[in-house]
Amino acid sequence: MTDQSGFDTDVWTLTRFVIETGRQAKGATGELTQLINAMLTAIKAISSAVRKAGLAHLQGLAGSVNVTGDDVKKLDVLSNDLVINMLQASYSTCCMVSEENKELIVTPKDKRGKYVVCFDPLDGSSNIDCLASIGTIFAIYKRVSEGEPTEKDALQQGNNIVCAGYALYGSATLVAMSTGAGLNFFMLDPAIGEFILTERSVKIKQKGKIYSMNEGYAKYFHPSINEYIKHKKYPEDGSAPYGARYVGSMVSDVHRTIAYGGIFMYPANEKSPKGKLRLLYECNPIAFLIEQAGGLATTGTQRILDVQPEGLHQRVPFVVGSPDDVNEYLSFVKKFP
Ligand SMILES: O=P(O)(O)OC[C@H]1O[C@](O)(COP(=O)(O)O)[C@@H](O)[C@@H]1O
Ligand SMILES: [Mg+2]
Ligand SMILES: [Mg+2]
Ligand SMILES: [Mg+2]
Repeated sequence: MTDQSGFDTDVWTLTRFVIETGRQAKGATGELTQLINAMLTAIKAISSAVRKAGLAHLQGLAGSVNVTGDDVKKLDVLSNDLVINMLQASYSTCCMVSEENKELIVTPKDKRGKYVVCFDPLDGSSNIDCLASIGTIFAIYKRVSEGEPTEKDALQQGNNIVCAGYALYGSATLVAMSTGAGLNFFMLDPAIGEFILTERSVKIKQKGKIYSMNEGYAKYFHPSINEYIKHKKYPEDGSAPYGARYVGSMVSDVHRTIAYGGIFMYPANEKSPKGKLRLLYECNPIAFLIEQAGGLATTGTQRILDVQPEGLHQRVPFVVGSPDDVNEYLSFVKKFP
């Protein structure tokens, strides 16, 4: 009933965690700490907007279509504006890529810093009006250009990620984040408006019991996908069939996969030959985080973080999860070329 836990007077907030981590980084200037704090402010504001969307007439369509053909929702626009404004005001970015902006977003000259951010301001938009969990995803890189920022700054392999994370607006608001030394979970404590460290160095199970994908596209899948799924439903070796879970918000499906183990798949299909998920601001950050947790992330033919991006909104087939599950899927790719 009541919160009997003692009041922690030495609590690890995400800000404290980042300062601590930042100080260990050579040549630390504090700029990455500033950037992450700005992202957290945007995430807290989005969390608040998400939870009052139904009351504040923030649900529904914004009336436009984005560069990848998604119907843009009002919350997509609000979340996008929040992230851009907070990050530019942190004097730590030179440019950004957002799902909701066709072109590279170049930071005004007087506000520029050394980082590049690729982000999905609101992931799982189709779930806003039915109140299913949604999220925000980001990946941070160091700029590679001199002078005027260019698309080259954003078209970096996921191997170059300095920091990545996602926010999950679920029954609680969580941030999962890594700066390359393991995956950590932070929960928002609304009483103090801070993200509190709840799990350090999170590791995914070697093998799970859940598969997660939109089987509505089965008619259009490559045979290797349907053969793999058949094996999960009717295992020939007498093992128990897997459970099926699919929220339709990638952040939610991925977070469950990290927490419980298993596999999440958004493969290519005849209607979307490269799948649906976008490399720069969905697949790369999630692949980075999954690998930090000891999992695997592949297109089916290539490690996600090795893909050399060619376009700001390029899509890739996306399969991530527990190592044994992803490797078993890859064995089906080989068996059914
Ligand atoms: O409805 P589908 O085709 O299964 O697609 C669901 C996928 O689309 C997405 O909603 C795309 O992301 P956005 O909502 O950010 O556009 C993913 O979160 C989710 O995994
Ligand atoms: Mg979208
Ligand atoms: Mg998304
Ligand atoms: Mg989105």
